[in-house]
Amino acid sequence: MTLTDHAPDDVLERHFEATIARNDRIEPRDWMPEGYRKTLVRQIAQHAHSEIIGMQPEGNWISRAPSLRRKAILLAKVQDEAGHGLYLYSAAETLGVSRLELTEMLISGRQKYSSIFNYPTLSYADVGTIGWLVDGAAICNQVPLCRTSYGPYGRAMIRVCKEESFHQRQGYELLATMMRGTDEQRAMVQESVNRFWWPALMMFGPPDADSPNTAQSMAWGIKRNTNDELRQKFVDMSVPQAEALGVTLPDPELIWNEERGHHDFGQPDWEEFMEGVKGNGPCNAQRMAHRRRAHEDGAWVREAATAYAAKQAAS
Ligand SMILES: CC(C)(COP(=O)(O)OP(=O)(O)OC[C@H]1O[C@@H](n2cnc3c(N)ncnc32)[C@H](O)[C@@H]1OP(=O)(O)O)[C@@H](O)C(=O)NCCC(=O)NCCSC(=O)Cc1ccccc1
Repeated sequence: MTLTDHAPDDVLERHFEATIARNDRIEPRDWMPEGYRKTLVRQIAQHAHSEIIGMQPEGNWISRAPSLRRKAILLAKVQDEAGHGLYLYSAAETLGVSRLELTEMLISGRQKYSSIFNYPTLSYADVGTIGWLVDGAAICNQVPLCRTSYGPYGRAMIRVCKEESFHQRQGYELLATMMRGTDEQRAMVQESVNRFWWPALMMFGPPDADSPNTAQSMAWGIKRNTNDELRQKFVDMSVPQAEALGVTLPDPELIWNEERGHHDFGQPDWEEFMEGVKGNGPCNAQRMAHRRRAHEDGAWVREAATAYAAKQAAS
């Protein structure tokens, strides 16, 4: 049943609550509380910005990929990330904000992007590690989002997850190839995993006790799991993969807990996380400067497209 905006507020609200309780989707034309809309804009925009800013660390290696095959794979992956950003900006636009507004919020620092992309990519092994751990964490977080309560976001996630899953496998395959190579290559992989393990755990957000948004987002069906639940799932998933690769995860507290049926693990440096979120991470300034420059360089394209659209409308 669809209700129009002419229905009284309490009827609209009850209809919204009932849709959420049935685990059904809220669609763009449905009535929704302002807080629900704002939370979705914040999360979807942050997600879209992460995909676009996330092109930079790996993009750094396109011109230096070790073979034509690796270069073609990396180019395709980075291009996919641009596509994910575009699906997500489109999903956010159904909530009444424009892509230009969101881009301006990003480049003025009013909206965030994932902390993980503030770390540098220092060796080619980082391309594999990002695929394995960063896309791996992204999948853990995003598969439940395919069932998020907001229709356009959930549908965008289905396609994004299929592509992320392919990205994760290509990263794992790259690392497995290097692990079968020379001692130097194996050392490169281990050094890269040492740098990315803790930042990958931070991708799931602060611990539940310090997460101001989780309770309400779960009640609205926007998030389907808490930050700590997904972090645990990621650790449990990664341990056997690390063993199969032959790399050590850099956490002395990491141990299987028979009673819980999960691994116990140490805590990332949450102060380092907060500094990154506030814009003081190792590469924040560089990432933002690059994004601002790209936006300014693209001004002529936006102007030409607007002029062309106006001409078409007039004819
Ligand atoms: C789980 C969470 C990230 C955070 O839960 P929430 O309930 O929203 O927040 P919570 O109350 O727990 O936190 C308190 C505050 O901390 C902020 N904050 C938290 N964590 C982070 C963080 N890690 N980085 C920066 N900020 C973070 C949070 O915004 C909030 O601040 P606010 O209140 O706004 O001032 C959620 O938004 C989500 O699932 N997003 C969708 C997934 C998504 O965005 N994925 C993107 C990466 S994957 C990818 O791009 C694929 C790829 C792979 C390889 C290469 C290229 C691309």
